[in-house]
Parts: sequence; C-alpha cells; structure tokens
Amino acid sequence: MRSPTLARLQSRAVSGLTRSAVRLQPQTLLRQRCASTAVLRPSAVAPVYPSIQRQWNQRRNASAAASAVLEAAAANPEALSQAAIIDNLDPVEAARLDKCRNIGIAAHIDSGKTTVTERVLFYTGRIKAIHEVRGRDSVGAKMDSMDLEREKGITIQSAATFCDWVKKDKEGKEHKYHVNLIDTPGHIDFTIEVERALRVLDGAVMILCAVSGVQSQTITVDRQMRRYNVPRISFVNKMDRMGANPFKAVDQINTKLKIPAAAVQVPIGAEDEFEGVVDLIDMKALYNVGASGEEIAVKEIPEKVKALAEERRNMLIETLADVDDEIAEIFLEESVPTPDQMRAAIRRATIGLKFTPVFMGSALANKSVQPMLDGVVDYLPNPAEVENLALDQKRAEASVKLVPYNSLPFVGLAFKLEESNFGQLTYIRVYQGTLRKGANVFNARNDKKVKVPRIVRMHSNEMEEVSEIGAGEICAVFGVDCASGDTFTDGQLGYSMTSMFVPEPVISLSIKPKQSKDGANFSKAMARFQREDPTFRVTYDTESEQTIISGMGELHLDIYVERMRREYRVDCETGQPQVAYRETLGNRVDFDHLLKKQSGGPGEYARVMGWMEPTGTLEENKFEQQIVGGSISEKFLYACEKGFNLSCEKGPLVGHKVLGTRMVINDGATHMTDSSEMSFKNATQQAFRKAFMDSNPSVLEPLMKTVVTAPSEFQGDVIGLLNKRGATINDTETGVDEFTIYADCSLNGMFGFSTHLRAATQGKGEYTMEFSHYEKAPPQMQKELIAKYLKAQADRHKK
Ligand SMILES: Nc1nc2c(ncn2[C@@H]2O[C@H](COP(=O)(O)OP(=O)(O)OP(=O)(O)O)[C@@H](O)[C@H]2O)c(=O)[nH]1
Repeated sequence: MRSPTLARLQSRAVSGLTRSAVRLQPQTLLRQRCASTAVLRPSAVAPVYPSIQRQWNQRRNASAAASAVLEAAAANPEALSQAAIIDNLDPVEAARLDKCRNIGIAAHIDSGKTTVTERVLFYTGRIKAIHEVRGRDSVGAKMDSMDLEREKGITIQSAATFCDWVKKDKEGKEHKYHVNLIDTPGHIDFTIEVERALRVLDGAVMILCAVSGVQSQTITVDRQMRRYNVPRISFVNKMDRMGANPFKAVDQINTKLKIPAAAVQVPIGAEDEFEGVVDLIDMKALYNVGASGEEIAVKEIPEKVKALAEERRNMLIETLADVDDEIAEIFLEESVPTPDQMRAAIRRATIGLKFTPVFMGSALANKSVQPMLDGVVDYLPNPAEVENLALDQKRAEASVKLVPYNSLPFVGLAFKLEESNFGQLTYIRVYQGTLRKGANVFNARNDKKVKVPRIVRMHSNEMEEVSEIGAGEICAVFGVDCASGDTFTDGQLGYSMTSMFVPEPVISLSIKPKQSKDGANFSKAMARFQREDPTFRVTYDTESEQTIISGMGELHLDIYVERMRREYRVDCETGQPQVAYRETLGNRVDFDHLLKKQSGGPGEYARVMGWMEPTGTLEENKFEQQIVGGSISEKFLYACEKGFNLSCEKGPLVGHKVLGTRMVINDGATHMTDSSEMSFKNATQQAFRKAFMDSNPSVLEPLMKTVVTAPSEFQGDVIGLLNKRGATINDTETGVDEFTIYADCSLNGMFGFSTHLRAATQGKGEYTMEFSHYEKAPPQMQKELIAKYLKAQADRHKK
C-alpha cells in the first residue's frame, strides 16, 4: 500500500508540478544556505577589499571555482561583490569555518540545559569531573557559576564556553570541531539572556523533557528562535524518568510548534530501564559505557526494538520527503535513501529552517549525549552557512552580507556586557575579519575609536587569554566601553548591525539602601546592573523622591536586590511591587493653548494649536507637525516634540507612561523676544495635559499569559485559585498524572501567586507568566488608581 506521503507526492508529480514545486514549505526564509548556493543580489554588492585581493593572489592554487573568482577579482576588483565571495568560498577559509559551530542551548525551566551542558563539557574534555545542579557535592554545575544560581539551582545569566568535539567518520578518521556554546536560563524573567544569545548564534539545541514534552517556555524559545531564524536540533532529555515518552514530544513539536520534526533515534528500554538509543540513519544501537558514560559502544539493534526502529525510520524518511526535494524524488521512485543521502537531507532541511531532527537521552544518567553532539556538527550550520546582514551607512543603509573571512575588515557585534573583577567585559561575536589584541576598533553608533587591550575566550566564569579571534567566532574583550548591541568595525566600513529585541519591563518597585552610608555602592550597583541588562531599568521619581527599579517579573527584581546584598554589601528596603500601568487617550480633542507670561522679568510666550487622537494601536506615540507659513520655527517645533515626549513618559492620569497617542501641531504663534524653546516645550506639555484629560482617557493594565502545571489531584484547587484572581482560563490539558492550564490574567491579580500555588499543591505546582498585551483596566480599578495618584500628589504638595 502506498503511504500517505507517497500518494501526496505522486499526485503532485502527476499534476505536472516541477521538482522544486514539490517543496511544501515556501522559500521565504531570510537566512539561506549560502556557500555554493547563495544568490547574488544587487543589494549585497560591495567592493572587494585590497587585503582579500592580496590573499587571493597567494591562493591561486585553490579549487577551480574559487580560482575563477580570484582571476576575475584581480582583473576588475570593483566589479566583484561580497556575495560572489560567499558563492565561491575560499577553500582554506571554508575548511576552517566548516569545523566551527556557534550554538545555544535553550529550553523550558528545569529541562536539563545546564546538566546537558555539563556532560558536553565533560565528554569534550573541557572539565575533568561532572558536578550536578544542586548536587550533593555542593560544587554545582560549571555553567551555573554565580552563588545564587548554585543555591537556587536555576540559571540566571547565560554563560559562554567553548570546547572541541572530535567526531569519527565512517572510516574511523577523526575530525575536530570547535564549538562555542551558550547555556541560557529557562525562566521567563531572564528572557533577555536567551534573546541576545540567539541573536548571535548560528544554531541551537532545543531541549525538551521526555515527560512534559513541549511546555510554555518551549513555546517562548521557539518564538525567539524564529525571530532570529536560528536552525535547531531537538534533544528529548530525562528519558530515565517515569512516564518518559519521546514520541509525545516529537508529536508536540509538529503540532504545537508547527515545525516538521521526526525522531532520528528510538530508545532502547524506558524509564529506569533506559539503556541507550538506536540510530535510525545507520540502524545501529548506541550504548554509553564507562563510569561516566564516556565511551559509545556501537552494537546491533536488539530484537525487541527492531520493529519500532523500522517504523520510525520510515516516518523519518516520509517527513524528510515532505521538506526536501532530493528525498522526495527518491521517495517517488519508491526507493530508500542511503544513510549519506538522509544525513545530507536532514542538514539541508534543518539549516533551511524546515525541519528539526529529534535526539533523545538522559543527561543525568550519562546516556546518549555524544550522539546529540554529533548531531550538532552534522546538522547545525557553520558560520559561512548563515546569512548575516549589516546595513551600510555609507550607502543609504543598503544591506550587505557579512563574509566570515579572517582577512576582511573587521565587523563585530557586542551582544552582552558583564562587570568582572578586572573591569567591564564585553562579549563580541566576530562576523567578519579578525579582532586583534591592541588593535583600534570603531563603535558604529558614535564613531568613537577604542583600543582592545585584552581578548579572552570565556569558559563560564574562567577565561583564557588569546591574541586574536577570527571571523565567525565568539570572544570577550576587556576595557571596551559600549552599550549592549553596539556594532564595532575597523573604521573603514560604515556597517552597523541590527540589535536584539528588548521586551518592556512590566513590574517595578521602589528601592533604597537601609543605611545612607551605602549610597555610593548602591548607585554603583544600579549603574552596573542597568548596563548589563537592558530589561532592568532604574528611574528616579522626582515627585515621590524614590528610586524605582523595573523588570520582567518579581523573581527578576528579587535577584537584583539579593545581588546588591551579596556583591555590594548593600541591604535594601523595597516597596510593594507595582504594576507598570499605561495610559491612553480616549477620543480626538482639538487644542489651542497659549502660554503667556509677560509681566516682569524675562517673558514667556508660546501658542500651540492642533489636535490629539488615538493612534489606533496601543503601541508607540507619534508627534507630527503640519505647520504651513512658519508660525512656529523648526527650532521651537523641536522643543514641542521634546515636550510631547516628556508628557508621554509620565501621563497626567496616574503618572505612568502613555501609549497609542498622536499629537499634531498645525498652527501657533511666536513672539519676537519672549518666545523660547522652554516656553514651547512647556506650552506643549500644558496643551497635552489638558487635551488628554478632556479625551476620556483610560488606564491600561498588562495582561499576562499564564501557564500552570501541577499534579492532577490539585486541578480543582488550582482552578479555584485562578478564578479568585479573575483569570480567564483558555485551555486545559490533562497528562498522565499532571494537568496544564493556559490562562490570561492581569499582572495585578497575580502578586503573591507563587506562595498560594505552593500552598495549594503541596509545593508541586509550577507556573510561568509572560507579558501578552495591554488592556483597559476594569473601571472600578481605574477609579481607585486615579484616586490614589491624586491623593499622593496632594500629600506631596502639603509637605
Ligand atoms: N531524571 C533526570 N533528571 C534530570 C536530567 N537532566 C537534568 N535533570 C534534573 O533536572 C533538574 C534541572 O536541571 P538543570 O540542568 O538545572 O535544568 P536547566 O534547564 O538548566 O534549569 P534552568 O536553567 O533553571 O531553567 C536538576 O535537578 C537535574 O538534576 C535527566 O536526564 N534525568
């Protein structure tokens, strides 16, 4: 009988579709396979650099394709583009890049990211012994280097490391791969760490728990991987746990994450009898041997799993036929692809973001981590296979492909800052060229020249000094003052790269040191934390005379308060956590406002006319001027815009930021001597305030996507708890012995939820909460908030 995939493919072939039309996924991917298949686009055309030309001359003996490009370049350097360089990768550079991988490990909380990373470091010889997260030896995993991480057993900061993985080919020949690896936190409050890691990595390992499958945070990291077009392999961990079922995870990747996925292994035994895996490509059984599973023994497939292995291998081929033309063709001919054809197809489809191969094992039981590492080098892209674009400021921001050649001018992105005992440490991904110790680099944001005094490779909290770092690699540098997301170049190029997505904070609290003598340390800590973490903000509220810290959740802020105590010895007093409310305009209001003070001293005169209206989305605010006839000069209009922006920072209703509001100034009046920038700024602020309050404005509150998981016997209690907090339950899933509830609730209703959930579920319930969107707060709550704000203002005036 024909399989459904075969039938589908054959009917497509009959209907006259060409081979490429069999491809079921549209080719809309930003990131393409480059190397030999890259397309030469006009936007990517840039001049060839003299340095590369020199090098080309030295490498005349390169492969035929490359030497043709070299010849052409020597004859007419201006005519060749960087895209052409990528199309004809220099063989020496290509060989170097082929052996390099930059990968991240991302997953839901507690899936075992740190435990897997610990095994990877051990099996690659990077560490001499395995230590567990919250292990009895109280050493803790290598990558959780902060005391707080080790105590709490959670990852707070992403940690970078590197290792060499030696893979044996079919003939037993060894190939050494250099792997830069970033272990990211799972908790949603530290999501910026995942965001910036994925921005600079070429591939990722998505870890899933064999019992829980796709969880709420898996969905979040999936979204982040899509945002930066990061190809991934999947690893189903915890195969030793009771109720482990890797195929449930495979199904959920297909259905919930909507990425075609298929197992490339099947387990031998399950739960506490989990012994090893069958590799479905070579059809061999793989077992870990040695005290810590350091060796892999390759054996024949045991009889008991033969049928399962056959069945899953067929499913793998069918899924590949859906996403890869070559396998589709083999499939149509009703033949079976060879292992090499399968591997090549998995690689193409994974890098093309059309597929994820699913590996499985148990990191804690030291089983089947090495085959996953083989998967990293087999299926995840090398730096030359990923398209990285920069904007060329000298050519109207045309986008240019960066080429990971050591010999090209340097381009790098500072993606993370960290304070260390030796000063500020800046993590840089080198996209093009070489970063050398002692060299000068230019910050594309402000054109400032900085010298790079020291370069290190990071190994968690340890570092190894190096004199240079080549293209496609990750390193950290000391003594380079910059902001997170800055692009550095060698000064010749006007390139800048887009930065990462930074979510807005949703929660804030007032904070002050308990003892006034700690003021200096307090300020130092605040400045440092802010520099390091773009989702952590510090503001000073002049009205309440309080320092306010804002972040992604209660845990996020708690961790900083705790770090202040531990790292800076400053004990702090904090206020009640406050929700980051927003305000928005109701209906359109016209205004005509005159600010006039012309009695005694320097006068003030400014008249602004126009209207305010909702932008239609609860997003950014907009200022527009439509002045004809010059009633307000450019300079004063700039002051008006400044006044508008200041008004949006602190709304008139409850003192929170304004969203979705547009102000148009279309007329006004200026006085020869009494008008000034200050008077126009003030007049705009006054006009804003009045018009805003007349528009029937509202207070907005953040709504949170909340996912609660707990053992089944507590389902009724948890639903009761959520109902009491006004949550809207959208979906409930019931597993073998646990359930998951998906709900929307206001952040305000969720304060202290963790304590109540713990009490209601004997400490076994877990939840995650992620910002979804802003919505109008209930009328009664709006009234209370406005009254509270007015009272606080009145009290302040009395003082
Ligand atoms: N049974 C079992 N437990 C595991 C396995 N891998 C990890 N664990 C345990 O799961 C818990 C969480 O492991 P971590 O490695 O800290 O997980 P993580 O994903 O890094 O955690 P966060 O960074 O805090 O999100 C620890 O208690 C581990 O010992 C496994 O293969 N089997």
